[in-house]
Amino acid sequence: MVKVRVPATSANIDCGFDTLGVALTLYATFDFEIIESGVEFVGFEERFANEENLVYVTLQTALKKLKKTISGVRISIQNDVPISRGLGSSSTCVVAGVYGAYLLTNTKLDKQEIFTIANEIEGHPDNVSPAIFGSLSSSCTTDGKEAITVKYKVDERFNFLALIPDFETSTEQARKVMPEKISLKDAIYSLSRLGSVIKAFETYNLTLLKKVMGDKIHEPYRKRIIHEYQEVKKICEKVDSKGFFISGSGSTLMNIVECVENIEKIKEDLAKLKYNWHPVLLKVDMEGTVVL
Ligand SMILES: Nc1ncnc2c1ncn2[C@@H]1O[C@H](COP(=O)(O)OP(=O)(O)O)[C@@H](O)[C@H]1O
Ligand SMILES: N[C@@H](CCOP(=O)(O)O)C(=O)O
Repeated sequence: MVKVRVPATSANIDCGFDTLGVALTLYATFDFEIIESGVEFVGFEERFANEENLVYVTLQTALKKLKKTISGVRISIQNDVPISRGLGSSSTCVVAGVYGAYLLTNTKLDKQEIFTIANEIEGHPDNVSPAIFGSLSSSCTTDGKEAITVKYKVDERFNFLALIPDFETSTEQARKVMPEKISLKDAIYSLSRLGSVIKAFETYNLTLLKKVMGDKIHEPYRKRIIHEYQEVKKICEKVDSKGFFISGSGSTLMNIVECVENIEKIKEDLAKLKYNWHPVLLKVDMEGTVVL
């Protein structure tokens, strides 16, 4: 049996749409075991315990790319990453599926190769990169279809307070609410903040972070489909907020808090809202995917 642990991720980080992503200390762990034939699922929600399962589909795709076969497989999951909440649950499945193919066939692990395959399957690199390599990264796919990622340090004092509601937002839907075209002015608004946001995360410069956070590429459209976005933002800003953004494509909202003592107050105020916002304090994960 082989086992991998993959971290949750928060993609975009405001101005870095489809580009930036950070790995967080919340995990999904997957076991892969060869069986005589077919596929078995253990620990998955019933709706995902079938041959369309993203881990299984990815495993098959990766096996084809590696030109390897297996007789059958039992896939087990222990999952703490909420599904369709903008914390990269689909990436945990994609990354695990690719790792599963490598490990079950004794193929030498190569994180860059795994990243390339996972990026092709997921379609955008901002979640799969931090899920594989850990920490904060900026990624792109070149014109020649090469997946490139660069990793940055995140000061470990950062407190990522994930505010997770009881409703799902699928990434597919959240991409559909965005316009086909954006203005040059809006593109500049986001692009011009990118370098400063990265520097603020590297250096724990909360004052800089607070000043430069902002986006006009995806957030203005997506906040409309996240119930109580404005109410949650207002509560955070009243109590403690050095940065507030939609995690991935939502529905989770991410609040950077300076003092953990303030979390209780935020929790109390969120309890007055309708959508059962559940605050979870996360730190940056430095390792990315690990084979256990
Ligand atoms: N633990 C899981 N088990 C099976 N499938 C999963 C799991 N987590 C995510 N998925 C797949 O990924 C989809 C959610 O992806 P997406 O909408 O991008 O949400 P997220 O923001 O959490 O990545 C699910 O509908 C399912 O197909
Ligand atoms: N850049 C993507 C990121 C989606 O992240 P997820 O965690 O919501 O799957 C997007 O914003 O569409």
